[in-house]
Amino acid sequence: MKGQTIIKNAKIVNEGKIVEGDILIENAIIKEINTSISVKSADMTVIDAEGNYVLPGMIDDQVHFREPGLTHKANIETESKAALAGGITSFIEMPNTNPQTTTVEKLEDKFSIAAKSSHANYSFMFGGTNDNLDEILKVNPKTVAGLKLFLGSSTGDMLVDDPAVLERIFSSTDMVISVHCEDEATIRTNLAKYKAEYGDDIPMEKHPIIRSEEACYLSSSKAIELAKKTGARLHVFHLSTGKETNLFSNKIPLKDKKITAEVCIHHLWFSDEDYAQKGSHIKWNPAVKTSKDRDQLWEALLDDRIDVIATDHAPHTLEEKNNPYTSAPSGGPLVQHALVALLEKHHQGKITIEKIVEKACHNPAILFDVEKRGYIKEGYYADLVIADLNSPWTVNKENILYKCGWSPFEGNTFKSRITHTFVNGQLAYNNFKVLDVKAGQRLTFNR
Ligand SMILES: O=C1C[C@@H](C(=O)O)NC(=O)N1
Repeated sequence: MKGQTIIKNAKIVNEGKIVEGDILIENAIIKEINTSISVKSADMTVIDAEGNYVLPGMIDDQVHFREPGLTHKANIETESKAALAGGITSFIEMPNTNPQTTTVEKLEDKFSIAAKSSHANYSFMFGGTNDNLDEILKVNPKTVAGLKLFLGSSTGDMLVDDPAVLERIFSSTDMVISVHCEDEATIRTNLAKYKAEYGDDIPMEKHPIIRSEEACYLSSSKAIELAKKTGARLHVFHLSTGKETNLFSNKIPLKDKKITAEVCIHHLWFSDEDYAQKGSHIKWNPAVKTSKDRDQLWEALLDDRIDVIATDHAPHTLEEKNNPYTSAPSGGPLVQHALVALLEKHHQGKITIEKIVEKACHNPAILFDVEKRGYIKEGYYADLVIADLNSPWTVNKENILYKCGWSPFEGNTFKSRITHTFVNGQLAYNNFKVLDVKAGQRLTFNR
């Protein structure tokens, strides 16, 4: 769909306001936003959004799309399509692929794969290890979203556990350092205890006790301490405990913060009460914790100690997930259902749509200095999502788009659906159908 498109009669959600009006898209860009824009030529595509909301496309700052090397679980093409169906128009993908994204050459390889196959806009995190400081220093921070460090082990064997190396990395890179925080020694001690009791078939309910609150708090505290000492720009991924939320401030505007935090959909939705029914399908690292933790995460999100909502979309096959505890990998697919899950929380009175847009669209753009995305503004890229808040649908095997073919939300009915997703001005998703336009572009940064 080249040329001009008008979205008419929309409730436009942007920068804390909802305004009724029309949006004119010309090629990739939002040309005009006005109360009423007239259709001047028969060539214009007109979409009537009467009664529906138009949001900026979500920018998901943490996904695992498994390419290269783990493509039996997922690939950039399949998961970027699922992302569009969920209203995510830009993603930042993680380095724990095979090979890992730990050299500049491997990073360039990933950019080439995405250029050929991504349906959504993309960038990557470079991966740090105990011995790749020379490669980290070769990365031009203007060209990539940031640096990812696993300070607790998870899928992909990328633990960075040498304190001297960590201090060197924190002191020497200008990239946003995004960290997975779980204290490895604490996890190992707890795991050994439960293995002695149960062998490999540890009950899933023990996951948040093994990957405990203390493991998270200790690791997050240490990372923050190091960032304060070195002046590094730190972003703590996927907070899962109430205790950690107290490590973050809401007294500074996001653009001036040196230490920021993210929360993920699964930690906002599930609690330890769900392990009995969902088992390994809600096994994530960090673990889903108690309902009290979940409440405290919501509180910190709404009072701005937590800056960003993401998915940590991390698909594994059902066969892998159905293994006993010690060999069932952590992670699950989420990009297709994140926004409708948040809109469900809006229906429940938990969060306003304006706040969803702030945390899932505006703030990732501010935090990573993403150029001309994350807002509905004239001159910005037309990455737009139309959401019908009163059109219930149920997640099932037939409508799941993930390559792994399952979802922790299976059987769940959501009141809202995404009806249209535009990427760079092109209609790329329309009512349960991903269109074959492949309009994704490489994200650029204002740095
Ligand atoms: O940190 C991570 C990694 C992810 C994966 O499977 O890649 N799965 C998780 O649960 N947490």
